[in-house]
Amino acid sequence: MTIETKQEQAYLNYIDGIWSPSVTGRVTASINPANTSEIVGYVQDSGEADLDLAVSAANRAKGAWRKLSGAARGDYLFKVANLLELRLADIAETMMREMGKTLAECKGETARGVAILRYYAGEGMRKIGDVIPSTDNEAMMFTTRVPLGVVGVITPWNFPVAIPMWKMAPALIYGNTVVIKPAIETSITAAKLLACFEEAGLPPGVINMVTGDGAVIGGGIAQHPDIQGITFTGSNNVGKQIGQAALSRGAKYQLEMGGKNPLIVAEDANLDLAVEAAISGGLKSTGQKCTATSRILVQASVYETFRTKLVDQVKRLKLGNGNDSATWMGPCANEKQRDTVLSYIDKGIVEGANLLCGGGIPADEELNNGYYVQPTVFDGVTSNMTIAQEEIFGPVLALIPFDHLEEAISLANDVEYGLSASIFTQNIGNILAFIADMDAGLVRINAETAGVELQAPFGGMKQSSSHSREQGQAAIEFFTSIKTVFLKA
Ligand SMILES: NC(=O)C1=CN([C@@H]2O[C@H](COP(=O)(O)OP(=O)(O)OC[C@H]3O[C@@H](n4cnc5c(N)ncnc54)[C@H](O)[C@@H]3O)[C@@H](O)[C@H]2O)C=CC1
Ligand SMILES: O=C(O)CCC(=O)C(=O)O
Repeated sequence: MTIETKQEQAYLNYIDGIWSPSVTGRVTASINPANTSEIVGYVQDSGEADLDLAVSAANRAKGAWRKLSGAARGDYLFKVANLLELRLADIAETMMREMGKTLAECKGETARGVAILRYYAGEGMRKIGDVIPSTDNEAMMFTTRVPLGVVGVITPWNFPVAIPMWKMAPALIYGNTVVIKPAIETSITAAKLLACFEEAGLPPGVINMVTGDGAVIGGGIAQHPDIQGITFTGSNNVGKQIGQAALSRGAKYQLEMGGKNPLIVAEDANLDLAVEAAISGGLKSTGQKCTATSRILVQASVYETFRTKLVDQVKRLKLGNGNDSATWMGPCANEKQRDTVLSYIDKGIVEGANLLCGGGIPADEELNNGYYVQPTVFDGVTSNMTIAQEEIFGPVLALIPFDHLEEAISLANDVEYGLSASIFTQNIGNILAFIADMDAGLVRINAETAGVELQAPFGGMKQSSSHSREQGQAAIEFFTSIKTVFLKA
């Protein structure tokens, strides 16, 4: 929604150390998806000229920033972490109002942002190269690493603190300057993050934020000749466009996209724990995680017991505004997402899946004003159905029975994605087969499919990513180039 309003009511872009209105003069309302009559605030609906200003600032700042020691850059990140920690309550509340997940989840995610910053602050003191023996015994040969230059960061709305942080913190610690374009839905949360960087005293131009339309500002980042690296999380369609634009001009890119993550429940599993993991992994954050459980493959001998337990518990989940401590699940983050989820539910019914619970907009009057969808479980699902193949990004679970583990792994792999996968079993043979044969970047045993740890590499196989990894020390591979040095007196 584009609304004419006074600039002083709006959150501004952050360019070259200054908070500035867009040259377009336009702003966009950020709406609370739990109560669509509540406007959280306004953000800049920027144009290409704003992006150019931000990229120029980042370009001017990159020389001095890369010359600082890693420890000095780390000191800035420690300061940002402390400020984010101080503001955790306000930032978590803003996140909740912008995208709808529960306050507890928003607080947890903001705390994760603090931990990510501290982790990468420490990276400034760690090794960045190796000594390699030269065939010339009078020479020394070693590798070092250099930053890419200006990095464009394009982020989605589902993790408005964690994803920007796990991209910006490594970009900065390894000596790059940053231009971020957050999802429009969560741009006020992003502005509050940028304020922490500002107050930590980062030099002007080192970090810049331009908010606005995805195609205009995100597309502009992908095509900008002065941006050397682009890191993106979001949909497959957009990711592929960014990859192609970057490739055509020789820029480096990193894409984290969708998932269609399976949870396998073997007959020897602890069924109560598996049900808990299915609900938490599939429905927390209203299923809006790329790591969310979407397909549940259950061994035939325990299928009916598992299904009864699952449906019984899903029916009891409480929907509501994230600010109510009784709420277990909030709304979808925006209208388009709600409509996408509903259209997948319709497809499931039309293609012959059996709706066990949920299936539409809740009737409760107090939920009328938000983008709510009931938590939904289907069975009678076959692998060729749309709801078993495409990423839904909503609170929808599909149950599929299997007879043997081999069949389960084959069904689990029968999608174009390969991000995350889980198995519940006590059998070591099952576990080893799953680790060996599951095509996923993240395999988890007796744990839910969602929930990544910031110190470990994260990324997918097949269509889920550009085959690179984010987070942990793996981040250095994207945010730097290796320079091999041959040195002789
Ligand atoms: N992997 C993940 O974590 C996420 C996956 N998704 C998937 O994407 C679907 C659609 O959600 P959207 O918010 O519409 O995702 P999206 O891919 O359109 O948005 C992600 C980011 O890309 C930007 N963007 C949009 N169009 C662009 C373009 N042409 N060039 C460059 N940047 C662009 C957006 O403004 C946002 O910052 C979801 O239903 C879900 O399946 C969405 C968000 C996160
Ligand atoms: O499961 C998580 O904690 C991370 C999920 C994620 O990266 C995403 O949904 O984009």
